[in-house]
Amino acid sequence: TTRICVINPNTAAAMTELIAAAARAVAPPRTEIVAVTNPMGPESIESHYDEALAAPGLLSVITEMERTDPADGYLIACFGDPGLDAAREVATAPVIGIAEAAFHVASMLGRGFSVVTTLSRTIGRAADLVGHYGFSRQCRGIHATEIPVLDLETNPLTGSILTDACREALRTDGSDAIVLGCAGMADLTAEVGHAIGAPVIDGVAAGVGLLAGMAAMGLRTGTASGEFATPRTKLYTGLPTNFGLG
Ligand SMILES: O=C(O)C[C@H]1NC(=O)NC1=O
Repeated sequence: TTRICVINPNTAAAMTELIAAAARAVAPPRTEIVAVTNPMGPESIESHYDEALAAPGLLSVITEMERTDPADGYLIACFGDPGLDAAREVATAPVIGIAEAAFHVASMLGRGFSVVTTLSRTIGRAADLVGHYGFSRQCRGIHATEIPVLDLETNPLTGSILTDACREALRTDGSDAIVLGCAGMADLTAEVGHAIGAPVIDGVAAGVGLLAGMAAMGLRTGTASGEFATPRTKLYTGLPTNFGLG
């Protein structure tokens, strides 16, 4: 059995359930999805501050799993891909962020894609990730719905607001596909896709598909050498006792 650990970097357990359902919907046979909620940090991530405070707990989840029962892949299920590079240093299996995964899949579906996300203040971070992963040519635009992360589930208008924003993004950008800019939108992927008649990619599903494929290819990173090697042993002060490298 392949085990993929899907981590919600915020502390909202209800979002973890939604993320787990999206992951299990696409997991291939004999693939177990282990869904984990961050034990420490913000209830949602929609600022640089939130992202910084989500990383420590996220990393403790990975170091703990590596110590007890290493997974065959790790998915960081938050669109800012918080802590991704640090996670790669402590994981012995591939680690992917949902933005990274969604961009890669979207780039293979046409010439260009658009991103539709939550608050406009997160657009800059998404643009940074587009550049960092090398998709500046394929990403035609990044648009905000102005729905805060935790309101996605409670606002009855989310479905229609998101569908309208995705349809408008395709039209104005001339894109071939849409990337949803929040793990919390995962349950709306099919609805939006049917409404706008274009591929809509949720990074949770994209990440599970990629990690399952990498596991099937036997791709493990081990204790990588160079940039992503295990961090040198040192004293870390003030970390909660359950940290793996402390
Ligand atoms: O960046 C965002 O707005 C979305 C991001 N925040 C969060 O708590 N989970 C996410 O996927």
